[in-house]
Amino acid sequence: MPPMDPGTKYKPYTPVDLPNRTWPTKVQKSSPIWASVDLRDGNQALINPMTGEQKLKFYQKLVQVGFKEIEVSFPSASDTDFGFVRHIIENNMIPDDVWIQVLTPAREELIRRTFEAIKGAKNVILHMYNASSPLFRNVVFNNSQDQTIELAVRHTKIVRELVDEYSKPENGGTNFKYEYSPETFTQTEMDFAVRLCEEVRRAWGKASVDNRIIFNLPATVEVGPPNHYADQIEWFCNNITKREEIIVSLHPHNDRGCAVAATELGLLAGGDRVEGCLLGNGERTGNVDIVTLALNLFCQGIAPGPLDMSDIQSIVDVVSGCNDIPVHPRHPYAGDLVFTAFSGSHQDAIKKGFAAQAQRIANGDDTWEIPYLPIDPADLGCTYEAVIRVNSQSGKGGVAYLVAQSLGLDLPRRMQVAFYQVVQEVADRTGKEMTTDDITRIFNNTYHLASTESGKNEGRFALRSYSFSDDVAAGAEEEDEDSGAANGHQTPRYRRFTGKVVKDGKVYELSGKGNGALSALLDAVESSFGIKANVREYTEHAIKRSGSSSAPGQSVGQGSKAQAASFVELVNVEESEKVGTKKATGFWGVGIDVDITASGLKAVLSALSNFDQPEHVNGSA
Ligand SMILES: CC(=O)SCCNC(=O)CCNC(=O)[C@H](O)C(C)(C)COP(=O)(O)OP(=O)(O)OC[C@H]1O[C@@H](n2cnc3c(N)ncnc32)[C@H](O)[C@@H]1OP(=O)(O)O
Ligand SMILES: CC(C)C(=O)C(=O)O
Repeated sequence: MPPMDPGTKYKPYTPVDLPNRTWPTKVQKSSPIWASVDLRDGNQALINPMTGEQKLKFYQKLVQVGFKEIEVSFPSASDTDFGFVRHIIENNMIPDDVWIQVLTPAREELIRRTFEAIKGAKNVILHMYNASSPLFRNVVFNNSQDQTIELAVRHTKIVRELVDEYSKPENGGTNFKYEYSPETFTQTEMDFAVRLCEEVRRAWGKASVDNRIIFNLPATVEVGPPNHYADQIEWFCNNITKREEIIVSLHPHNDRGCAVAATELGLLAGGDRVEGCLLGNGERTGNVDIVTLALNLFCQGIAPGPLDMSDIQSIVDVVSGCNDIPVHPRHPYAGDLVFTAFSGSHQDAIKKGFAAQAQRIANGDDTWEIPYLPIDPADLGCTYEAVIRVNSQSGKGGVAYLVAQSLGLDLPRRMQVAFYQVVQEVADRTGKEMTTDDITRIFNNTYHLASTESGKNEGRFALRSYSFSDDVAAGAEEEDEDSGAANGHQTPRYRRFTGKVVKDGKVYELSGKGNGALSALLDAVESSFGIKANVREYTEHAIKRSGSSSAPGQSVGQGSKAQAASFVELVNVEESEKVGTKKATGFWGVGIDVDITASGLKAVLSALSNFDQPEHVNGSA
């Protein structure tokens, strides 16, 4: 196959001569005026345009999200569109501070029909368009530049007359703003676009600083890079007169996939207002996505004006339900996977980031700085549950994170490695994601944790009862049934463990002594079963119960019901003697109990259940 060669088929864009462009060094400091065109540009691009009911649901969501300018319809297009506008007006469904916007072509009968639709509304943006580029002038309208201006001017005057009429109290007393779009602006000669708008403004004759005319400059089809759009906007702003009487509105489409970038640069270049759709629905590749724009601002520390995206899922539900178009799982901010890391190094960094964040918050600094997460999912009403998900690409950090989230356990580092190998084996074998439930189940099975009361998930070894006494001198034993309480009067040399331990389903009475509780139990195990094990690592902590909605690591279990978790790593004494304790194979166990001593003993027996050594039984059942 020959390499793709466009030859002379496609024309490149014409750069704007703007040597002193200022937008590249500017920084966006405030929110633009937002206008939703979901119910018009979005709607006209759907396979099945929205029903009246769907439009209403969508409209209510737009109002709830905070839009103050909503293009509700192309009223002359259909009875549904016309009827929808009448419905929201007649049922007082337009808040006083919301401007409904209606679109009409520059055709008299359609303009008149549009005015009939808005009669009685409090605030209306009347939006008229006609295409201005050479392609449209030549192919669609068969118009010269002057004829294109004449068309716009003549119909603007019709709009003005009707505005005068419908502003009268007896005809509804509507407040009007006029919006004019030179459709295909980005493909129009720049000087002609400015001339056209100047003439439209003159024909309108009502623009003032207090009631600015809106010039909406659409990238009807995105045919150039974002910097080109920015240059066009800056050039327009520099060359149009009476700039203070104009709202420069941006209306980018996404054919090259750069609509968000083009809008952001267009705002730096002088744009005051943005028209777009929630989640980027719209003709072909869509209109610019206002969710992404608003949240891009938000996570630069700039409030996105009146828009509130703090319940992103409800936006996704309404938009995808009414448009009947799913939201891509990787859609910025809104997709199912956008807060999720599967890969090990990402998970490790996120886990460390959450720990550092908890520390920062404790020190009174709430700056959000978590690796790989540009925004706090909680700010969008999401939980942290999906942040780390495990599959065969994951590492110990991610697995440990999920164990911490679901069970409140902070696994010691080397235990993380050991348990990760167990999970990785299953993930590799099945080729599937390991859910939190899967990992919790594997953890409970591996360390024999769940349902110990019923004995259901017990390992080979389990604790039934125990007591400790202190051996003050060889042969002189004072029983202290108060489970390990220190004698207080004499310095003990040993602690003696006495208790009932289950091994392979049978209960044995065991006794042994050691420097501490764990070594006393191990001594008892050795004398009863011949298993020689030493503790290589022991850690314990109060159990954290974060809950899925609070940031990981932020709340710690407290109070009388707090439990202790103990983690024990045992090594085989004989192997240690041969290869050294450091190199010997480790066997991990976990114990959980309200009593710290009991949790340690349980952890030893949990580890012994995984222990790999020939054994014999000396004890009596
Ligand atoms: C870029 C945009 O998104 S613009 C918005 C586009 N949205 C829509 O078109 C959705 C709603 N549209 C409709 O329901 C219909 O197209 C209507 C009701 C507006 C018009 O329908 P029809 O009268 O059947 O005309 P139709 O759409 O086939 O043709 C367009 C005609 O309008 C002319 N026209 C197109 N745009 C405009 C305009 N902005 N101003 C004036 N005339 C226009 C065309 O040149 C063509 O004229 P011709 O018949 O003399 O060749
Ligand atoms: C009507 C205009 C603004 C339009 O939708 C476009 O050019 O994309």
